[in-house]
Amino acid sequence: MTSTPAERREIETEQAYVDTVYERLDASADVARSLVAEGFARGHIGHEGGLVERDAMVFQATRRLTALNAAHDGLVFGRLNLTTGESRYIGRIGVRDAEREILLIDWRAPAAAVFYQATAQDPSGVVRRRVLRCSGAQVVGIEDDLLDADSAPDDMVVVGEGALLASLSRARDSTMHSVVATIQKEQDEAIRAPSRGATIIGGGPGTGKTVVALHRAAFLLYTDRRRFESGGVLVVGPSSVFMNYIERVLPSLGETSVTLRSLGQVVDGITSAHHDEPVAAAAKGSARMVRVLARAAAAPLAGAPTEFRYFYKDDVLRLDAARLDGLRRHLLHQSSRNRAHPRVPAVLVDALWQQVAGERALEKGREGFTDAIVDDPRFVDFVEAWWPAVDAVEIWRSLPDRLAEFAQGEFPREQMDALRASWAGGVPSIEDVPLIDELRYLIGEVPPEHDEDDDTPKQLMSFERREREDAGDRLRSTRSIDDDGFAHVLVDEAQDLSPMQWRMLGRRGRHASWTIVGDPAQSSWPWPEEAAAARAAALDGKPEHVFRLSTNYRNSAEIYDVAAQVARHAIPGADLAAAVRRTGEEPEHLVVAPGQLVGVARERAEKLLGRVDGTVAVVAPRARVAELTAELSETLRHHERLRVLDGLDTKGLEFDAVVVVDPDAIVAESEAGWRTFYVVLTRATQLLSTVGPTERWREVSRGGPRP
Ligand SMILES: Nc1ncnc2c1ncn2[C@@H]1O[C@H](COP(=O)(O)OP(=O)(O)OP(=O)(O)O)[C@@H](O)[C@H]1O
Repeated sequence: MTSTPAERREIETEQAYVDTVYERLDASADVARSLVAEGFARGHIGHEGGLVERDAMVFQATRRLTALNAAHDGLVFGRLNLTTGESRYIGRIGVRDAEREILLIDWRAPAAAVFYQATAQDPSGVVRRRVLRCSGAQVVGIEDDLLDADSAPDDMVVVGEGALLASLSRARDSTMHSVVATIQKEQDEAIRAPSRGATIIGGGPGTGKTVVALHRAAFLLYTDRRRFESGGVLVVGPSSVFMNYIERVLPSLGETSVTLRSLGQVVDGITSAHHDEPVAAAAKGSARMVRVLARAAAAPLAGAPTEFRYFYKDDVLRLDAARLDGLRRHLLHQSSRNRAHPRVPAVLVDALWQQVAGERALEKGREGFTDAIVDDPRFVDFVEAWWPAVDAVEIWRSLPDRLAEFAQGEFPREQMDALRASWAGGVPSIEDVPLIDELRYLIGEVPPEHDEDDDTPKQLMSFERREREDAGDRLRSTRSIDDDGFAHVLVDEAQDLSPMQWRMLGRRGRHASWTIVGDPAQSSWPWPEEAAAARAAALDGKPEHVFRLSTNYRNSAEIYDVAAQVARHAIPGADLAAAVRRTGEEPEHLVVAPGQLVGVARERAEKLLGRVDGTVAVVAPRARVAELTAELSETLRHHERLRVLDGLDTKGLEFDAVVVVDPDAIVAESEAGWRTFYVVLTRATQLLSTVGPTERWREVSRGGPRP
């Protein structure tokens, strides 16, 4: 890029300042490194205090070092010239000189807020706002906004075309980047909102909801580090692809303590990455599942004995099915299944003792009876079989066989069939994770394993045994539910959460503040009212503070025009954002014979790869993803920046160019097909191509009847 002599002179001046800041950063890193070394040396002092001191010292110094390293790239990105003549530099972290004078202000500090808030209409004392573009420690460009021309000194230089546009036109790579240098006013307001209650961030596609939410997490940690670091910040997004996409943003802002989980990973010990078919997914996500699972949690396990006979002295003691059922209800009335587990032997002994009538037995008394029975293998075996400690996953596994018994007509036949079929692989889907979590809370923690010194009878833990035999650790034990609470829960793409997923997150955020980010028009959940009720229950009356973002920074105006046209006709009430960037590239729409579809899609993808420097996606109906992946296998091998995905997996992502394969089939895929299609159309930053054997979607977007 060519630069003017004036710009070059300004760059030189800024470089000198930036160099000074880096020298101080390096000096701080040296101090942190020597503290780590000193800390380790203390470990050799030999007494316990030395080890504790070492741990604390090494921990703090390592953390500081990590933050300093993370802030290295693009450390200094902003400068404010104020009407007072003062100049302030803004950066990823705060840096002071040897005399403790401020060299660089952390972007999250109150003194930096004006960098984002000042406008030409309300300059708030700012004459010039300057964004420094850096490559590593090198200043490579400058973008200025003159906000108060009347107060500018005569020799003030103003260069560049505007930092925001320069940043929006960059090629996309596989990860999201921080936008700390170009956060816009309405975004800054949402980022800096107080942490009380629930902060709701809405807005159309590409308005920066995700990136704003992540900067907000960094802001919260800065303002109340003790609370949020010790309590934990949980960030939840739709898929692992999405989590990989956003995972670098917070570390690049110096924050590494945030827990990032996709919806399939929220429950410790379970990792799920695949969705169920839409019909099963809708049934599993529905609030009706709460009742189904409650019945499953309370029912006797399949194959549990229905009778117990015990011969004691001259008596035959008998617990028949009705009595056992009564005892089961009594135990479950008082606590959850697993919490009741240690009390089971005593309750059974009690019930049996009530039947003892023989003289010899009565002579020995209740204590004699208890001593005799609790170690008797017949009794121990019965207890183990009747009331084993049970893991939630084990109950989840048993559901398809007993679905009719537990569902009791909650679901129509089509959903029942789809539900049963969805268990076929034996591996939990993303939609299963909230069900397993619900069961964990219903049945309680798996009690600790038998301790030799403990005289309660040893219980069968069949699932745990099977688990240990499991080769992989995809399904580690889900036994502990103690550590689920967080201090802040941030939910992205919240419009897609099912009622069951809201319940799962609600359990993690009972005492938390929340940030909830979403756009209802992009929802793939078919019953929004049910989800809204579950969301309200998860928030449990916490006050809501609503922010709306209005500018689409992702799509070219040409691409967003097509998507917005679809939304206007197919998605009532869609919140349409204003796309500001024109590229002169109109999207192309191809209609081809069904037999040519895959070949043409490949050819378009290859063409687009040649036209953009960044990422390209081929988005297809679920049923065709494998076929297209095979067709493009050679191209995929040579181009890491090419991806083949289904519509749902594109949630939250963006690419420089997108080929949409068979749009009408994507629309027909589920009840929320139009909204998924809208998501797909709004993924491209520069070029969009649609290829299909039909074009009904275009007729609808021109105002034709919605099929
Ligand atoms: N202030 C900004 N400066 C530079 N780029 C920005 C800014 N705000 C948003 N962007 C960019 O716009 C794109 C869209 O942002 P983001 O993915 O956060 O939007 P979104 O509202 O979550 O989108 P969607 O709802 O469609 O998933 C990203 O590339 C992001 O970096």
